[in-house]
Amino acid sequence: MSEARLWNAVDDYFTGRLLGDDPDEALTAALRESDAVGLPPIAVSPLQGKLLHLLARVQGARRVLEIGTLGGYSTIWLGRALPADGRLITLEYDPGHAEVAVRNIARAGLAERVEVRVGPALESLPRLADEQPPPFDLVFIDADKANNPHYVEWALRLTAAGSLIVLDNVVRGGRVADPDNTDPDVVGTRAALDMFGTHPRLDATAVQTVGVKGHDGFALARVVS
Ligand SMILES: C[S@@+](CC[C@H](N)C(=O)[O-])C[C@H]1O[C@@H](n2cnc3c(N)ncnc32)[C@H](O)[C@@H]1O
Repeated sequence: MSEARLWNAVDDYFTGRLLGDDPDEALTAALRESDAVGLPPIAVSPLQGKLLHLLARVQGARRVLEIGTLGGYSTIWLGRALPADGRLITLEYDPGHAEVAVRNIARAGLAERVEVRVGPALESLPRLADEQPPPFDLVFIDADKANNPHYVEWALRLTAAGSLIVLDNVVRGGRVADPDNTDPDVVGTRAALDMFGTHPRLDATAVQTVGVKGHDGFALARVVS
């Protein structure tokens, strides 16, 4: 069996054991609708979505910020972790993606809790900061990787001690550790990881993963002050 087939088989096994055999209608529909209108298949996997959900629950998160919505698949996992009066703001550049996400989020019964803001995140974030929102308990960064250091900077401005920042796709098949790789996405991720490792307000780690999304990984940083 090839490595990729083995990773898929283990993910399928975990998914069956841990997420149940009955497909979750809202999550399944979100992926189906996203696929039907041609969105790229780059949402987090079901097991990764559940990890985000559990992290938000462990955080006792009431306020979540997501950068990079796509069709709202990870948004639904995170939104479901919130209490009824919780709030999730998710930022999406592409109006077409945002339109699909709004429908998927509504189908999941989360329209009251979740707001999709359309536009480049580096324009949405200063506008959001101008509103002086209460600190976000969890920030999930999953958009254009070249801007990752800017997103970490904004996450620091919009969080407080005890908040959690999750940075996705930090491995990319190992390219992050290849010094000859100068792809802007890789360079952006390295810069964000440097901030995670050296910023006095952050305490961080990173985990590489294999599975249906190939060889990749995520980094976690707790805001300590
Ligand atoms: C990897 S996908 C997000 C996947 C989603 N978090 C999930 O797991 O279901 C990245 C998304 O970020 C969006 N994006 C790219 N550049 C962006 C930017 N500058 N501002 C906001 N969103 C951006 C893309 O259009 C795409 O929908």
